[in-house]
Amino acid sequence: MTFAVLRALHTLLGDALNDIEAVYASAQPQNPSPTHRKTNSFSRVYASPPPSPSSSSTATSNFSASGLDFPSLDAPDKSHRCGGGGQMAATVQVPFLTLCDASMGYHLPSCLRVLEAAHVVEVLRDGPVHVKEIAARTGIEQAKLAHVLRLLATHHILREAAPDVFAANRISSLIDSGKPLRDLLANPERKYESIGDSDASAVAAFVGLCTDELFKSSAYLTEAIFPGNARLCPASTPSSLSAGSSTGDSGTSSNSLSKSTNNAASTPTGSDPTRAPFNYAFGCGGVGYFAWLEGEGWAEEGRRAEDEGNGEKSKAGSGGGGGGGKTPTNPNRFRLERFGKAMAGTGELGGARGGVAWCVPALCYLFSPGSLLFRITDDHGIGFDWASLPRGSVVVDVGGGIGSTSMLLASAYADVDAEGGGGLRFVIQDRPVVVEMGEKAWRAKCPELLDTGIVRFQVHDFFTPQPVTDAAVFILRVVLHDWPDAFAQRILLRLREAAAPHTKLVLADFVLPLACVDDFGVGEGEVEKGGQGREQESQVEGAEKMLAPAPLLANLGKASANAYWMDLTKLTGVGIKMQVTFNGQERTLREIVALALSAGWKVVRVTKAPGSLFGHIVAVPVAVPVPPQRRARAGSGSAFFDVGMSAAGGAENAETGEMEMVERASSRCGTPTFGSRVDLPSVAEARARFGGGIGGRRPFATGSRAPPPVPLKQAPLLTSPALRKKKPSPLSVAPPPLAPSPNPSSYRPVTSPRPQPAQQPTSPIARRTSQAPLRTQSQQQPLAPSPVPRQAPPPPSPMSPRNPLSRRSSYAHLSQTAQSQSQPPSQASTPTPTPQPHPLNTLRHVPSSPVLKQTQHQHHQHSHSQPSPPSPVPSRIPALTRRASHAQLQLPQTELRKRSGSIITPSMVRAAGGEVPAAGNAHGHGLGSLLLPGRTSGGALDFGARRRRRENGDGDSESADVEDELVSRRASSILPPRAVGAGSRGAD
Ligand SMILES: C[S@@+](CC[C@H](N)C(=O)[O-])C[C@H]1O[C@@H](n2cnc3c(N)ncnc32)[C@H](O)[C@@H]1O
Repeated sequence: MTFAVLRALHTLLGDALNDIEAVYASAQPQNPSPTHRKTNSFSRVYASPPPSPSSSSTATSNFSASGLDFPSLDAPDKSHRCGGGGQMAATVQVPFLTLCDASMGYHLPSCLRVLEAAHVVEVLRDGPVHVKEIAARTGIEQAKLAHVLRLLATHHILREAAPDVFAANRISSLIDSGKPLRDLLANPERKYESIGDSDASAVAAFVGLCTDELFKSSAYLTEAIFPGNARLCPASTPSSLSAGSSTGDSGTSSNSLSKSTNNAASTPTGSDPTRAPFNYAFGCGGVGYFAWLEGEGWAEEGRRAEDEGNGEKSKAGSGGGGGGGKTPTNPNRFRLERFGKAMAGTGELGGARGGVAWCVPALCYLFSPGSLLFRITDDHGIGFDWASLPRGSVVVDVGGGIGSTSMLLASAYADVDAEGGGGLRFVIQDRPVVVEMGEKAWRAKCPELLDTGIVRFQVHDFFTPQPVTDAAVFILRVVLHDWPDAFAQRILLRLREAAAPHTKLVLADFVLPLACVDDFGVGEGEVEKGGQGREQESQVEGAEKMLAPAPLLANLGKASANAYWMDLTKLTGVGIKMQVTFNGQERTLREIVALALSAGWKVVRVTKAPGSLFGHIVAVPVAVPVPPQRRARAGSGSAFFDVGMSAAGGAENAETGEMEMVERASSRCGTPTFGSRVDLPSVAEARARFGGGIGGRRPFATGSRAPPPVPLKQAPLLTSPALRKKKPSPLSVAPPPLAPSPNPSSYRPVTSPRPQPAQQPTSPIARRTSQAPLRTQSQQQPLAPSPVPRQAPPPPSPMSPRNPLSRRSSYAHLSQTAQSQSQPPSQASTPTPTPQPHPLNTLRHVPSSPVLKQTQHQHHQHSHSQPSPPSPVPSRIPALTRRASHAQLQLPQTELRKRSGSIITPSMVRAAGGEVPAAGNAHGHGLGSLLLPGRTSGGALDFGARRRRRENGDGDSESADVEDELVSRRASSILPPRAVGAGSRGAD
């Protein structure tokens, strides 16, 4: 059997190789057009597989010689190849060695971090270099460095060209910041600064982010994952923050954090964004990652470091501070800057650089807003049939960022030239500062759309009642995955409240496939109908049983790994959109369907491109399941209950605490745009990126190609003569020819790292629109009154270029961290002299050097052992603790999560009187019965159920107590005894 599987995999790989060769051969244009050049350079950098280990030439010369890389993103069977390769390796490898790979893989990010932090790739820029020379230039001990680099070479990230001689390849060369090594050594804190338009250092920033905060946070998943552990998360006192480890001092802080600690103890677990693995790793419970990046809890430490500096205070130029120590410095600023660069450069999936980092290339391609433009009638059935909407229909882009998606949709479906207006109209809703940025971006690129009222920005908090009640479509693009189920459900409920019968909901998010064949939604089977016979299972059009046939894993295994990496990154509490994503998640189709249904939306269709995990999910309004107790409160026949999001929620509202918690984690007024694009795609860019479309189609009508037929069912809405005035649509201007991309694989000497002066816009669109008269928002015709008042613009972001990095503050923070880790908590806040830098670092101030130094320092101090991060394996394990821990592990986790209300399961929907079209265990018709009167069970929204049950002293309290006991006992196995409190009982 194993051989049959191996042979099948072998055949798959062989076939894939044939396809690759064919595509490769046919893709060699004699005189490549600008578009070709663009496409090829795109794939050349980002679609590259690891170089052949047997290749003797350097990666870069490979490129230059052929002018082509492996196939572009739409090459067939790419994922089969990756999936097949991974599966074959797992099949043939000795199981224990596979376990070793998985268990000790942590060394890979560790070594990668050294590579990036010490600028090794820049050292290797001009060709292979002996490790002796690399060590001399980076200040790392040669023997250690050789081992680090060899591990990377073993994983195809570097190449050992000769004994102890290392070379970069196509993978590691992505980490090249593009800056001269001497500049990096002199000003390491400027590594991630853009040079002109170039985001060359984005991948370096991404690697730094992943191998530092994300990597460390991931190590604490176990500590944070058990329900009830939130109370054990070390609180963020200044000392614990600087220690970067657990002090176990929970709930004692007198600042606002103590409130959060109390909340954490009483709110459903698993959804606290400030008790995520990140908080365990850095000992800062109660502070969101984003707040931590911005320096929350660091003020005192930073100021002290500043005061204890060597008189350079006034020179520090600390941006956030620097004013003679009056304004606190943010010692985490280096990380903050790095995060911003990593997001801006790689987070904009499908961006000019291809969104290299977050996903497999095919995934990125379809993750882009452009994929929404594919109509359902297109071959691949991607997106939504926008052309079927009546003219003048309103599309609401909820949490729409600066409107990238609407921009592309408007490119295709708004008609600024039509007599009396026409096409679709758009409302882009987001938080105040994002709306402000969006308006600016649109003003610069296509003011006509704002001036005509075809596109309108609106400040709106999606947890408050939705002001647009006549929407044809609500789009939520990559929004829901930022939020735990309970919050995602509330967002959907607000939309459901405002939906008309014809309103559609379009969700654009990853749809995580199961790792097995999944019949869910395919509508092939019959399901039991509540003891009344059987009925055909409800269907979700487009639901797939699997991504690949056997013997490949149904979800393509390793080829799909990036979506699962992203999912777990969110769980660690330092997810991609960190201001909100703590404990957010990607979802499976089952989870999406159940979530939507719990808020009165029935999913009818999911569309994905072949090989992509990014889906567009279309849902229609159905009745909302109402928990009986809430129905009574809503009164007067309202179909909607109080979802608890209004300020008037009051003390009776079980979710108030949760919202405060999320507020603390998410409302970072100065910088709420993380995770959102901060630049608007131009039409030219959209065409360049999506012009070929999937399968060679143009995604939207341009030039001679007529727009898709639009049924005119509604009178034109735009009647103002001014609006009728004919003018060339900004969207009908031909795109400027694309400049040929330089070969990104070859190293280009960068003569100056200084940002170039801003260029005058050169595209016809940009030239024209930049001179267009500005109109204020108030001059525009509102579509609907917004209940959300426009707020004052926030203070300048610390991410702003006006806030240059303070190299010293970053250094100070890291040194402080090392110090504090080596001190007992009682001494940690005592001012201590700044430690002497490592001799090798004195000249360079490599941003990571202090980290390296810190590591050495820590290592050195280790024998004077001080509170260490909570370890799942305490040095002294009492017998009972071990037993309790074991018992806890046997408790069904799904049951605990259900009780805590942190997830919505199909059974919860059913308990609320709803029906879940789940394969094999539910029936999918008759959704009108969701509002059945007289049902007494709890519901999907009963977030505070467990607490109330306990308060009422009903039967469940016993199991809740058991759970608490188990949690306490488990605590003693993962935290130092003095930190555990009640948990120490387990040590009797
Ligand atoms: C990941 S971005 C997605 C942006 C956009 N939909 C896109 O596809 O590019 C999430 C957006 O949600 C916005 N957001 C977060 N909390 C919000 C709230 N309470 N109300 C409205 N928008 C919010 C953020 O500002 C951000 O722009």
